[in-house]
Amino acid sequence: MTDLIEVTDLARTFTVRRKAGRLRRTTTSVDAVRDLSFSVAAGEMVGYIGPNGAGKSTTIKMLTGILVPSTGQVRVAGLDPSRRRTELARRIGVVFGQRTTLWWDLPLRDSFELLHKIYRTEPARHRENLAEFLDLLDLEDLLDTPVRQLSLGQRMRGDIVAALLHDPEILYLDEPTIGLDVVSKGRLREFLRALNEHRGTTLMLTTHDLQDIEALCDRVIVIDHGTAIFDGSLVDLHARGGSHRTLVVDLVDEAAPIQVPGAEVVRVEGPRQWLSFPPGTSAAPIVAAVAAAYDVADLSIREPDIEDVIRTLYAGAPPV
Ligand SMILES: Nc1ncnc2c1ncn2[C@@H]1O[C@H](COP(=O)(O)OP(=O)(O)OP(=O)(O)O)[C@@H](O)[C@H]1O
Repeated sequence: MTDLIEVTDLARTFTVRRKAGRLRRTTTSVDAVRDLSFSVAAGEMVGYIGPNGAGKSTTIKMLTGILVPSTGQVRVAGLDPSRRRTELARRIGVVFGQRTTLWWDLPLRDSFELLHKIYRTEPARHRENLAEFLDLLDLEDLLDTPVRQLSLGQRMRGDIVAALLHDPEILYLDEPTIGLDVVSKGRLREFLRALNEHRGTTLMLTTHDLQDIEALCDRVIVIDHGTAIFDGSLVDLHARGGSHRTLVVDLVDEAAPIQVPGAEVVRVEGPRQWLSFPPGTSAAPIVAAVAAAYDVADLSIREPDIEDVIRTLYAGAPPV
């Protein structure tokens, strides 16, 4: 597989001037991104996540050519983004959940036609793409509606069509499901999965909704304080987070906290108790010990969810 995105020792510093008293100003510098290296192969679906202010937007802006790096190198589709921005624009699509790239007062149809003119997509290809995406995203009946009258979910689907009409190899999505209801989120994720599968489009997704990541991404890059603290598969992320699994025990009667080797009670609510045990250990002997010593009505095992894992990571894992 070829690398479509290559980032090497990337850094971006901002100089911030602040008022310090009536006349004085101090200058400080913020390392928004530092020592960042990763590459993304064609056809990958990568989640790019991190807490607020971690440097995600700054990275995406450098990848799309909006910002020039302070040091280090970026190549996207073989191009230096900030120097070849116009050329690169034909190869990438960008979707922002929080703002639209469509023309607010124009009907969707006109926005799509304008994009056709801007990108000079071959007319037959444009028609083909438009028909397919409108059908898949169920937008045909809304073509004559001005963008400002669309619901958030409809507008988002319109933005996605707009970002894809020129056949980009890479699609960057910044919080694509923000504010959407569960059904709309599900449909959008399904569409993106199919896009990747059928067209091989490379997806790079920035989101605070970790269910987007679980539904779409095989790989996750976690960034904190401007640098990657994790880069690997979702499975490895769970292992790295070191999150404990939980055995939920419903006793027949309320009892003092259960005492068995290898597990520790972390919560008690009436006859229900939660026992935490470390990753990598088998639940079987713990279940057997509980069942042998207590009257058990029911048992279940809860895997750590990705939120727990990420919380552990943000709380201070050393950089990879
Ligand atoms: N133009 C700018 N001038 C000064 N500082 C900036 C600028 N843009 C970003 N920063 C700072 O750089 C750091 C990284 O910001 P960035 O927007 O990349 O984070 P983020 O991970 O996208 O955050 P969020 O999840 O909140 O969108 C922050 O400390 C931010 O205040």
